[in-house]
Amino acid sequence: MNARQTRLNQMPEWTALGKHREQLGGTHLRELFAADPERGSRYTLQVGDLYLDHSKHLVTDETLALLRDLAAATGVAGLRDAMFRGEKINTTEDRAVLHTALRAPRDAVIEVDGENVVPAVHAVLDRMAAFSEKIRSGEWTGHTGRRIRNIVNIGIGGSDLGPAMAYEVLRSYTQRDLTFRFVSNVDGADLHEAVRDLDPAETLFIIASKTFTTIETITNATSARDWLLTNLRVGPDAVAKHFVALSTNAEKVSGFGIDTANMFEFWDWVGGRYSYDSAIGLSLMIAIGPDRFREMLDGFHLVDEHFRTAPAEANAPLLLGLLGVWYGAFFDAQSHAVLPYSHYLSKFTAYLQQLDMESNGKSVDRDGNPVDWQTGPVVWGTPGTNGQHAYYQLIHQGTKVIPADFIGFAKPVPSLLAGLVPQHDLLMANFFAQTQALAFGKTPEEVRAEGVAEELVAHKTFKGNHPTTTILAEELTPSVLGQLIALYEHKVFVQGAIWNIDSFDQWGVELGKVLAKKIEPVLTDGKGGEQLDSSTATLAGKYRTLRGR
Ligand SMILES: O=P(O)(O)OC[C@H]1O[C@H](O)[C@H](O)[C@@H](O)[C@@H]1O
Repeated sequence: MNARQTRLNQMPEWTALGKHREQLGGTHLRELFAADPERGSRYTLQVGDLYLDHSKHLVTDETLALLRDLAAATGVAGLRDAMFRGEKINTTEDRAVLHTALRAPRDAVIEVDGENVVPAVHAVLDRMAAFSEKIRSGEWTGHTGRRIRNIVNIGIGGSDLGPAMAYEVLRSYTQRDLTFRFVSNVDGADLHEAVRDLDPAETLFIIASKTFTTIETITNATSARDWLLTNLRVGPDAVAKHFVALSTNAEKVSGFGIDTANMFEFWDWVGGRYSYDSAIGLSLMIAIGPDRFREMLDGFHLVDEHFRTAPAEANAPLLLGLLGVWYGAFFDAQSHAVLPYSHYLSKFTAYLQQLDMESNGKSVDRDGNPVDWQTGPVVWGTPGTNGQHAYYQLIHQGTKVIPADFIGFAKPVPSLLAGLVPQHDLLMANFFAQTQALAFGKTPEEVRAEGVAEELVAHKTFKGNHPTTTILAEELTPSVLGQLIALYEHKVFVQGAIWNIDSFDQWGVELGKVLAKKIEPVLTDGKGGEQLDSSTATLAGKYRTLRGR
């Protein structure tokens, strides 16, 4: 990668945006809508099944043009093309960034170090499909000959959040006679609660770890193996029928005692947080079946192609990325809310937290220089209607600028209660009402006209002017999930490209891991406490006392 010649905030395109922001001042969305009766239909994009409305953003045609100028000046398209070509754009780890190859069609050619990686991707997908069918049909049996009915995925971070999220999203597509659990936390309570009602003879553990060195996962996997062998009263040869591994590290997998014949491979050019459409998705594939899994991959690919080829004015990930840059830099927005109006998306925002915050939570640029502009926001949110009765107060009337994404669907997922009460229209009426209230608010005059006592007018006034994106699709299908995830992946990419940071490393998680290794013997044996700072040493002592040591 060539070092960028001019720092971001010294580029003329950046300065132009700053001036434009001053001119925009406190212009209200009410004014922008009044000035352009077509705004609500003009500021929209259709990408695959996703309809995006960005009309309720604090932008004009000029803002969008200036933002696109910034994207051009910062070389977003060039970096995008380098990513798709398999160049090593993750410079601090000297790796290609090719999650897009995981959903490329069979006949695509994508080379890393001169080798086409697509055949290997499809070979693993085919093996996953054959294995999934064996579990789904009951052909694969446990050590005692009983059919597998429980699947427990053990992994953390990218080896947990993706499959756990997607399993929830696509729950209505899952095979009902199988039980799925996802264990991540090194707190033994997580595994304990996951297995306490399971019969080990019918349980398959999927150990998901890119590196196969992650202490939480290896610890949980070891406990799971002990639980299985102890409860089945069998020897280690039972492991082969009850444990499979998803990893890039065959040596460590076989060191753990899992036959590499039961390992599903992926590669170092797949980042952990970009991996659930790789072998890491095995639990999901077992749950929804290979055909649905492939539909999901096609959804990813559709948005990959859109991102790669759509012109800047119609490029959805580019637009969403630019809007985030705009609010971070020129409105001092610190956070970004993702508010799905679908219960199935209950883990969606947690998934996006890793995708976005681990990718763009950086404070040095690609050349190691400190940045003096905002990088990735705090991403947060839960399903919308629940949030309305909890934290939406702060979004409506607090002092912070919180851009938000609202995600909703026209058709409900089939329900046992369908047709009894029109619940879905009520859900979606809330969805539309919230973005309307956030954008347009309620003026003091409107409040007074309702006869509200003067001393309460200020309290009942809604300033409005809170920016939102609305993403609407017909139905939450596997393909639509793939489309949504790819949309956010590429949005994060665009922002990292503009901010000139490496969105694909995660050095910030290392220090805590190293320190935990040093602290553990202090807690267990009381040794080495003198090397700790006085706060941590006192806390460790307090812990030991409470623990009765
Ligand atoms: O899949 P693994 O190698 O076990 O890694 C699991 C997770 O832990 C790491 O510490 C990283 O922060 C994550 O990016 C990764 O997804």
